[in-house]
Amino acid sequence: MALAGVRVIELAGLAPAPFCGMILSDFGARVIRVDRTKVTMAMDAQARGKQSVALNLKSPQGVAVLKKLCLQSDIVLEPFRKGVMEKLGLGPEELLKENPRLIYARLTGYGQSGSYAKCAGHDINYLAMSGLLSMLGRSSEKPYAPLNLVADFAGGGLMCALGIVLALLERNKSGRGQIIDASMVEGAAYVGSFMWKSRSLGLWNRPRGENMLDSGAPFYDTYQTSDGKHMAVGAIEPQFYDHLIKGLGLDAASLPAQMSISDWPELRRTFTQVFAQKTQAEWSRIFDGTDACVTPVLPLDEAGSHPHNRERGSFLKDAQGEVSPRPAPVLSRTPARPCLSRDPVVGEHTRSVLGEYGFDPDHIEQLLSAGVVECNEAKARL
Ligand SMILES: C[C@H](CCC[C@H](C)C(=O)SCCNC(=O)CCNC(=O)[C@H](O)C(C)(C)COP(=O)(O)OP(=O)(O)OC[C@H]1O[C@@H](n2cnc3c(N)ncnc32)[C@H](O)[C@@H]1OP(=O)(O)O)[C@H]1CC[C@H]2[C@@H]3[C@H](O)C[C@@H]4C[C@H](O)CC[C@]4(C)[C@H]3C[C@H](O)[C@]12C
Repeated sequence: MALAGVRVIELAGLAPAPFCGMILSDFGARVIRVDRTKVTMAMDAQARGKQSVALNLKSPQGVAVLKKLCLQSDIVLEPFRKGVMEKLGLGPEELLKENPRLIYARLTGYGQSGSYAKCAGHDINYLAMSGLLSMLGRSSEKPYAPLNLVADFAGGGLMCALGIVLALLERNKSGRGQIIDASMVEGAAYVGSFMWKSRSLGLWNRPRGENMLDSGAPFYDTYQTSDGKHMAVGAIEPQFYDHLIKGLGLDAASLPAQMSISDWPELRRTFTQVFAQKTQAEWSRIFDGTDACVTPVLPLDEAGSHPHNRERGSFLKDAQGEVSPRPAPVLSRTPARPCLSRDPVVGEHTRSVLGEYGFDPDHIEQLLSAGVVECNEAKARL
């Protein structure tokens, strides 16, 4: 796999950093997640392929252990607010001095500088600060955050993974690591660059929810079907819009012009009435294989079994029977081979990892008895 041989130390975080770590693991990196001690259950739902070491960083010996792990690793990924690692004596200054090849990835909400840098926050806050949240929501409704997708994952974990891969590529030339300041505000905004750069096209001139791509246009929206499900319509171009009208059994001559914005409410009413006459399966049979840009709105537990997704193997089932998306994109020669075995128990690999990283057995026992590290191999066998 593309990242085979790359060693990552991921400090346990909430959601964005774990997603970044999972991406690296899926594409072949060895990801060791450093969990807190005295924690019964990992909250990492994205732990695929990772190993877990339980380590108390509030002890000087714990700090020394992490330094030794980072000395022999390519990447350290930290999910804390600005200044936390420095307070622990694990800031970039220290770690890069000992390992100049280290890629020190810092995934935060607001970045390592600026007045908000030390403030707590979550996806919705970062999305709000990026400018994008102001554009999300239906007409006459308040702004609406689409799950915690845009800042946590697209602009956070994924963007951080991109930064890490770029730094790895650059290190092949320079032989040197560097610090990645991954701000979720900036990552989200960057993902949304189109919104800024397409304003000259007049795509966003109207209030929230009244533009073509923000649920304002009736030919770019969802519609309820007779069985309470929904169809998604994205028939923007006139040639695709013609297929939509045909599939709905409507007569274009009797309808207002597609781009007559003042007639969009009437057009939406017409589409709503027509879609309500058939089930989602019936509409899928009408539109499947056409260029009408009409697709069923699939719930999570049906997406994997849709014929198209099934043919591609877009979703995988792990050893526990849990279905989730396969890694993307698919590389032809070195595709991801995600681990399908269960997620690690907190501290499951402490002893084996420390042994592999050069800690002698007596030292490991001393660390265990001092509570600097914890090992839960037994629990893992339950
Ligand atoms: C699943 C829910 C999350 C969904 C995603 C959510 C919508 C997000 O947006 S996540 C993105 C959050 N933001 C960032 O990641 C940006 C960068 N990080 C930060 O800004 C901060 O970390 C923070 C604001 C997220 C949290 O601040 P906090 O003060 O808690 O921590 P820091 O200042 O970063 O300092 C870390 C301190 O920890 C010490 N540390 C770290 N590692 C170790 C170690 N190995 N040993 C010892 N000490 C360690 C470090 O030294 C720092 O110490 P100091 O402070 O002294 O410097 C989840 C959202 C809420 C969760 C639930 C909630 O937490 C309550 C329950 C808790 C229970 O334990 C589990 C169940 C919960 C219900 C829990 C469940 C889920 O996890 C959540 C719902």
